[in-house]
This record gives sequence, structure tokens and C-alpha cells, in this order.
Amino acid sequence: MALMERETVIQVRGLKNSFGEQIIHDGLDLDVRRGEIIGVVGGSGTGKSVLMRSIIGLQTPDSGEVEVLGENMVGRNDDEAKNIRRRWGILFQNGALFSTLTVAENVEVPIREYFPFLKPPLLDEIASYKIAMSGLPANAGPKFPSELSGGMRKRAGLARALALDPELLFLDEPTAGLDPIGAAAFDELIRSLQKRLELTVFLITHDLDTLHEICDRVAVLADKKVIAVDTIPNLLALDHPWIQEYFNGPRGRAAAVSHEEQAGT
Ligand SMILES: Nc1ncnc2c1ncn2[C@@H]1O[C@H](COP(=O)(O)OP(=O)(O)OP(=O)(O)O)[C@@H](O)[C@H]1O
Repeated sequence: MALMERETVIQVRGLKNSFGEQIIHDGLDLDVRRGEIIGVVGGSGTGKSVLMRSIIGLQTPDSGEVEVLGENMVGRNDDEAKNIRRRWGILFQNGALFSTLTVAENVEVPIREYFPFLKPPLLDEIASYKIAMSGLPANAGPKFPSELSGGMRKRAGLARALALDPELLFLDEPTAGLDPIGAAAFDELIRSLQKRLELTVFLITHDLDTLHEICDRVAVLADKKVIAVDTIPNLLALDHPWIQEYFNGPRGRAAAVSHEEQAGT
């Protein structure tokens, strides 16, 4: 089915967020469609993380509407949001793993929250499956986060994000801090998981390679709004200075050339 015809799974309308005098978003709109990987870009401090926090209900906006999977997210208390929270997984920027728990125990945290009656053997089995799915070796399960490399910690965070078989996956700068080979492998993992599990992925990134390699559309934050959401070729046709500088600057062009070479075009 063409992307345009698919169901909207995240709908943001007229979002306004501010901290004191500082207005971050003012009249921001965004639609995310089922099954797409949408990249969210914008200069530092344009409010990408605040947007994600507003969508998942961690930030109460000054005004505006946020719907996720048909449910209103604004002003819900924790209890009300519990049912909707289990339908998404989140990989925060630093992985946000509990340092005193092993990787397997970290993956089990959300499962225990929602299914407290599950017995340890089954919990361990589910955790092992999620760990393998995230491309970690089986012996990573009993390790503590401090014993893992940065790339492995991200995969462990991903395993936890996938613990409850989510429909939506939120990723905040997943390739930040990874070397280019590790970043490319992580991109590939996200793409293959998205296809296999039919995920919708909301991905904040500064990584131009990631945008070219795996994003179906890219949303650009500037001037306190989403100024455009489109494929990269269509964004390039727009005459906005930030978009031009970002995608057509030296790094943007290098990422585009590398993507074309890999695609054999
Ligand atoms: N809890 C908070 N209290 C006060 N100001 C905040 C808070 N959270 C975010 N901000 C401010 O809101 C602005 C947007 O922050 P946000 O983290 O969303 O930016 P970003 O686009 O994700 O940036 P980066 O690309 O650097 O990660 C920043 O100026 C930040 O200082």
C-alpha cells in the first residue's frame, strides 16, 4: 500500500511547548504513518527530544493535540497511559539501562511490569529471544551494561525496547557515538527489524547516512515547527536555507553519493 494511504499512527496538531520564556514549539503539526521509518532532523536545540517526549506523554505541552494509535496522549495520568505505553518501545540516547541489572534482567523489566505472573524460565526465554533478535551473542544476557561496548549497549537497549512486541519504536540518536561501521550495522538491524516486525519507527538523528539508508521520509524541525516532511529528493527541491545547507553541504553530499554507490545507481 502506498505510504500516503496508510493509517496515521501518530498525529500531532498545533503543539506548543515552552520552558519559561523560551518557546520551543509553536503550532507544530506532524503525521506518522503505519510502517514507515520517519527521521526527525533539525539543528541542535530545535526540540526533537522535546517533541518525542510530548508524543510519549513525558512532556505536557502548553497546548495542542497528540494522538498515538488513536489515543489522546495529553494530560493522561500514568495509569491511563499504561495500556498505550506497552504498544511502543523506546531506545533513549544513552541506552538508559539499569546499571545494577544484567542485560537479560534489563530486558525482563517491562515484561515483569505487564506480566507479573510469568515464571522465570519463560521470562529468561523471552529475554534470550529479544537479545538474539537485537544481534547480541547469547553470552551477553548475563553481562552487566558496564561490561559491554557502546554498540552492544545500544543493542541491549533495543532488546529491552522490543520486549513487549511493540508496534512503534522510538529511537533517540541511535547511532550517536558509534563508529561508522557500527553505525551502518545498527542501521541495517533497524531496517530488517522494521520489515520483519512491521514496526513504525520514529527516529531522531543527526546521522546523514542513517537518513539516506533507512528513512522513508524525513521531518525537518526549524522555526519552532515541522517545516517539511518528505523523501530526501523532495526535500532537496525545497528552497529553505537550513535544508539546503544540511542536505547539500559537504557532509550531506558525501552521504548521498555513498548511498547512490551502494544502491548501484
Ligand atoms: N526540562 C527542560 N527544562 C528546561 N529546558 C529544557 C528542558 N528540556 C529541554 N529544554 C530545552 O529545550 C530546547 C530543546 O531541547 P531538545 O533536547 O528537545 O533539543 P534537540 O533538538 O533534541 O537537541 P539536540 O540535537 O542537541 O539533542 C533546548 O534549548 C533545551 O535546553
